[in-house]
Amino acid sequence: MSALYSVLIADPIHESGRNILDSDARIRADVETGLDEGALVARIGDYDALIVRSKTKVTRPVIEAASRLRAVGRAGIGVDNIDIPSATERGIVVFNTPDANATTTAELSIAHLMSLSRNLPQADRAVRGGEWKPARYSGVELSGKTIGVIGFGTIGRLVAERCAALKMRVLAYDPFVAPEIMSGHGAEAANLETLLASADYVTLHCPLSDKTHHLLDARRLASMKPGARIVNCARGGLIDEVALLDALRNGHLAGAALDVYEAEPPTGSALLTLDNVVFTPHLGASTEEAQQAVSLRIAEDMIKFLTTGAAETAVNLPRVTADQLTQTGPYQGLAYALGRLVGALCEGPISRLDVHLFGRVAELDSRPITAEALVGLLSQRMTGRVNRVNAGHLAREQGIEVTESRTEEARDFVSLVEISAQCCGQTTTVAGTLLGGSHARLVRIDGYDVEAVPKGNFLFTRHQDQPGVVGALGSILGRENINISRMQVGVGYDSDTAIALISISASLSAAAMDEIRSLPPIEQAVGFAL
Ligand SMILES: NC(=O)c1ccc[n+]([C@@H]2O[C@H](COP(=O)([O-])OP(=O)(O)OC[C@H]3O[C@@H](n4cnc5c(N)ncnc54)[C@H](O)[C@@H]3O)[C@@H](O)[C@H]2O)c1
Ligand SMILES: O=C(O)CC[C@@H](O)C(=O)O
Repeated sequence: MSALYSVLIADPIHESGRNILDSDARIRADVETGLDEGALVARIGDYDALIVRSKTKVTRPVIEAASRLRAVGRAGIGVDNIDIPSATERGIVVFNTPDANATTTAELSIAHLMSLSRNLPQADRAVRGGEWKPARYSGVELSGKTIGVIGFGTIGRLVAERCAALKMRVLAYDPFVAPEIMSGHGAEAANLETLLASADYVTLHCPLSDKTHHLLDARRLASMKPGARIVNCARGGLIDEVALLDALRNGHLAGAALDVYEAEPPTGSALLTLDNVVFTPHLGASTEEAQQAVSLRIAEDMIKFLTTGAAETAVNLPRVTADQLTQTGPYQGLAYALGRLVGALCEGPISRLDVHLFGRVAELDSRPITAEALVGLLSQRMTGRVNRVNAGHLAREQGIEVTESRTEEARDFVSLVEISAQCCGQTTTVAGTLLGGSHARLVRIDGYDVEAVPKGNFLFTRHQDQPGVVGALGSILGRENINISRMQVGVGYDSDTAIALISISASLSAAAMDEIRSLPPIEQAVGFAL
């Protein structure tokens, strides 16, 4: 069997993950490391998926050249080497391996804390050079000191627990984490100013983004406690290295331990000339255990994504488990069809889409269902790739506000998915259900009861309820050599407007549609495929 999916592994990963990919007959995995942007642009068009660590930069030009790419898997945590907005716009899911190297990185932070306090690298170099001057490498104790942890996610928490065990006082700053969680890991919540002013050590564990770039700038470094030390095993760009150099040179800070740099490698950096700085070459994730864990995880998750669409650690999608996807799967198909239907019935710009779940379906995770409704709506109106990764972005671009709501009480059906769209001051509402838990049925259009399998070609009309309309439609369809497999006619309870929903064997030509629209009783006629 020839492989269904091609995966490019662009940075070295542990062989365990490669073996998993290689042993899956559905996958063809090519390893090509060290590609620069131009080379990656030239190669990426052949692949469904890309796996990287931190070296390969997945830039906008790479994403734009990636005509069939569906996923970028980051074998690690930080995704700052991937242009996430570009990937999202193109409907490419990005996922990482959030916990797989966290312990290893936390341990390197503790190792740096210790080597910084006890001058281990300097003392090692001295002994190797034949020098024996213990007093020169005298250090400081950690016990009783205060450490400030900036970023209290997976790694920050592991570091905090370890520092608490070393009898340090731990302060934590993270604008998105509650103080109770911090205290649960042995840390006291602090604001950034207090943390910087009172900590003997500051350790960084937040992601690099536009918001955290130069989080420690000259002003914040100057506000640190005199004689404090910094450990950075997160990302180089979090600290302004020029300001750090100044603070270390002028003695305001006693030292720094750095695993990451603004430019890697930090060739020519003046920091390298300072004796009170400890350096490692982005080693945070480099243990056998972490590399194996990261590699296995990315390979397994990539196979799962390519074959089922589940991406539990996606950074540009709501996190949905494979179980949640399975439970909501049939409703997603229904919501997609309803989205396409409403997209066809509304013949102008849509300003709002409301997805309402009634009955049992309201107990499920609504996000994949809403996402598919939006994908259906947009795919009815756009030609490019639309999927649940970029549907939200595309909807925002088109000015469509999306809401979702749920009512656990059943409304006529055990489960009902209802979608309403606001278009040109009017609301169009369609609803559907699942028969036997898996067979999608369209059951309502704007208050008219119908029963149709939402699949194939349709002609929909809204017309004056008077004799002869159905016959006139039938004769145009007959002349076009189009079969009718099913016809639903609905009459309004309190109006003289009726609808017809006709399942047809092929799509109607533009001329035939114009002819139908010109029939005097016809108020609206739309041909579409679901
Ligand atoms: N040196 C290495 O090899 C290595 C290895 C693994 C991870 N990392 C880096 O470590 C970072 C943290 O990893 P993690 O697994 O703990 O990530 P995480 O997502 O679990 O935690 C990051 C935390 O930072 C917080 N945060 C976001 N913005 C903040 C801000 N402005 N100020 C303070 N906190 C903020 C978030 O709320 C979150 O709690 C990663 O983003 C990655 O860049 C480096
Ligand atoms: O790939 C690596 O070795 C580094 C990974 C690390 O920076 C991460 O963010 O997970």
